[in-house]
Amino acid sequence: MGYQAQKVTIVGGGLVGALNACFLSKRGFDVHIHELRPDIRKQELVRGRSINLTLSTRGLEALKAVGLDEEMKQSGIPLHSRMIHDLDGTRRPISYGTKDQCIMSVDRKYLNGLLLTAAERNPSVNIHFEHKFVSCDFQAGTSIFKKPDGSKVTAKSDLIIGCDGAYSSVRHQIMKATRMDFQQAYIPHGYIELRIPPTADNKFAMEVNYLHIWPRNEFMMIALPNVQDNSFVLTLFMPFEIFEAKKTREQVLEFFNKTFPDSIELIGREEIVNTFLSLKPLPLVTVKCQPYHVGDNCVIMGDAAHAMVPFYGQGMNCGFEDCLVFDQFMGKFDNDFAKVLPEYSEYRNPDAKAMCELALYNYTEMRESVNSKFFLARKHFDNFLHWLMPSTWVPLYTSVSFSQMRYHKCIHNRAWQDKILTIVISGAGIACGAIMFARGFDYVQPHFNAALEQVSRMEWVGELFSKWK
Ligand SMILES: Cc1cc2nc3c(=O)[nH]c(=O)nc-3n(C[C@H](O)[C@H](O)[C@H](O)COP(=O)(O)OP(=O)(O)OC[C@H]3O[C@@H](n4cnc5c(N)ncnc54)[C@H](O)[C@@H]3O)c2cc1C
Ligand SMILES: COc1ccc2c(c1)CN(c1nc(C(=O)N(C)c3cc(Cl)c(F)cc3C(=O)O)c(Cl)s1)C2
Repeated sequence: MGYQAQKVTIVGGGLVGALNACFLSKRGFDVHIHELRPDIRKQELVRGRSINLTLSTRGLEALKAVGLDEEMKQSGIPLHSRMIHDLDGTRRPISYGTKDQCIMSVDRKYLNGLLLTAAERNPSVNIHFEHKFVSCDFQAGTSIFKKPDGSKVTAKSDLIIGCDGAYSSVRHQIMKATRMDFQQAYIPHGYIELRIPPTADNKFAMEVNYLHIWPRNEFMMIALPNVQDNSFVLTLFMPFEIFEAKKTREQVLEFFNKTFPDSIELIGREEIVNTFLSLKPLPLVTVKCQPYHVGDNCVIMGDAAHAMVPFYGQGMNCGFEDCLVFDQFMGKFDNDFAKVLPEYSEYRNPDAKAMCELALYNYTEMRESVNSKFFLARKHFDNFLHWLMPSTWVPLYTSVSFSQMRYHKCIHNRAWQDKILTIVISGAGIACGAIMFARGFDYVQPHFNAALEQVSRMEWVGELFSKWK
């Protein structure tokens, strides 16, 4: 009998499952993707997950490894800066870094379709849509799928990879077969998505190459440009009980008038009211677990292994990096699953957990301390120190989004930065205290506000930094 390629079953044809199929078919495996939903390439809007996503260095490097980075760049929009929207309507840009340091705004549906089509280019990839994974037998290496008509299909393979998202059924099976530690936690915030349509002459209604942010402490809204139709997709994050308290048209419009006044004309009153009153806010969950594998024939990746809140824009980038790291271990151990699976699980776990924690840390930071002034001040301060000491002071967001530094090392990097910032800020606090003691609070307060205003207006640093880098 001729050489029989080993068979891999991938459960889930989302972003990570589809990219995994590209990596594994490149290694000569016979790959079968079983996806719960119908073919996304034939669907209209897919509700239930963010419409736009940001792709940064980690994700791009994984796409590059399978030759898809250029094709992806064609259909994404480069974002060189954030645009902060103040309550008074002032907008302030803060650069992400040097000219070549940018993130990409990509359309989820388009990216998923591109990855599925790229996987299918390899004849050894078969995609079975509307196949719901229900259980598997690790001893026999078989997985059972249910079809819409209720019939069942059994797939036998040498490796099962669970890429079935945050509520993974494959993870559930692993939990019953091995001592897997598992944690799941929701945050009190939910999100809804709104849309800023193109102008009458089909142009973008705001500056295009920016991640637009309306930081309002308890709430936050962000907007990403969508190249598919020159629109912006807005994601509004807010506590569920505040969503639930907005029951009438007047309450919704009053809220937007008070919190995001400059967005009303851009989105349109009807769109705001109809979206707010018709859609339920969606939840945001963190999932951590360990190990990611069982035996030598089953492993989970992407959100199935580590779902995170989106406050760093890293979930998909982390899942794409999972595929790259797994492929590196496959190369190191010559496709020997018995070695690859435990090594991958042990190596990747601390990094994925670190990213889940970083995203949650940023959610807290954004929520508690961040309104426009503090957000601006911190980012300009970070950019200035990075410009001054490029290899010593690497802002946290730079190490996360613009490097392939292991995520757990980014946390060490943040810890000593926070120590430095605490010293600087408490030093300023002591100075203010001394002046207040000598000259009284009324003397210090306007000076403190003016100083904060100046730091938050440090565009000149941003300009200097971007010119000189
Ligand atoms: C509001 C929001 C904003 C975000 N923004 C960003 C961002 O800017 N950048 C970023 O990198 N990440 C972002 N993310 C995270 C990103 O969406 C996820 O990390 C990414 O989708 C994970 O991909 P995945 O393939 O692991 O899981 P999923 O995308 O959830 O795909 C899982 C697939 O498995 C299928 N499936 C599920 N159960 C079964 C079953 N039983 N049988 C068969 N198939 C099954 C599903 O149908 C789906 O197709 C954001 C997330 C949210 C919620
Ligand atoms: C589709 O829904 C979503 C929802 C949230 C995000 C994204 C897409 C993409 N996100 C990115 N975040 C960073 C980042 O590093 N930080 C610290 C930031 C974190 C927040 Cl919350 C923010 F608003 C700005 C920045 C910023 O720095 O611009 C990037 Cl870099 S991209 C967050």
